[in-house]
Amino acid sequence: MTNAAVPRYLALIPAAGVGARMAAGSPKQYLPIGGKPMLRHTLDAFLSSPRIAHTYVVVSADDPFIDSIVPGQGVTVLRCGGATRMESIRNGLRALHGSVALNDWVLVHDAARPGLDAELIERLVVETGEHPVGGLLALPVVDTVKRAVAGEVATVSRDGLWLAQTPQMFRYQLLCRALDAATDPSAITDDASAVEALGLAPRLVEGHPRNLKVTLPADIRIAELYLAAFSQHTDNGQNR
Ligand SMILES: Nc1ccn([C@@H]2O[C@H](COP(=O)(O)OP(=O)(O)OP(=O)(O)O)[C@@H](O)[C@H]2O)c(=O)n1
Ligand SMILES: C[C@](O)(CO)[C@H](O)COP(=O)(O)O
Repeated sequence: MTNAAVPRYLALIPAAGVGARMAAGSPKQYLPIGGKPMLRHTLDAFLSSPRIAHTYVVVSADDPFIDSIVPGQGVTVLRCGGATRMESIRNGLRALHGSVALNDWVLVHDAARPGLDAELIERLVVETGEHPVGGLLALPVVDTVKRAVAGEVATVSRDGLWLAQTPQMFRYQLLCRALDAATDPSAITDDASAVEALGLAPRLVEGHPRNLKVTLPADIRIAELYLAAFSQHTDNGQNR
């Protein structure tokens, strides 16, 4: 594998989860949001971005849903989901070995975050720029933070605290190195933490509350309200 003269921006969507916390009886990434499967919102966000050269979606080997929602072009399905989010991403990256450049940017984005749009993708790409490590969307903490342990409650300073979102974008080679170096996949809950474990500091780029992760049942309606409020077109089809 080699470096590209002009690195591409590639999307990698982990979509092999079971949605246990959603307790919907089927994987949450296929539940309807605003009349369209959640994962299709996420795929459409990347398909609508002129930056993204190609989108890869990682699903479980026996996923029975993906073929009915994946669009005809621009998306490749990788049936190599793993036991954890991190393993699904690591398997997906390994499946791309030989077909991407070492310095291609990989934007890893949760299928469970349907509120992403081309504007947030552009913000991440532009503000991360040529950062030597990479970057991720995140939101600064605005509430008071409590830690509750063994019946004790204590306030934790929120100074400098951010809530990580996705996409999280890193060069293909660095992301592979970081995930391969991870000794406990279950401890790596986002891609940036694997990179940080190498002693590197990614750029934090302000995201948006609409880019929430749909995790619990109440999040479905919240995501629908955000999507309706921030849709790309008004009733007369004009962009806002
Ligand atoms: N083994 C896994 C676990 C999660 N994911 C993906 O990682 C994203 C974020 O994970 P999460 O919100 O935790 O989804 P689930 O693991 O499905 O949810 P739960 O933890 O409630 O089971 C989701 O798009 C999910 O499909 C994945 O690709 N492979
Ligand atoms: C990657 C992530 O969305 C960043 O906040 C989050 O860590 C995913 O956690 P999950 O438990 O896999 O949903």
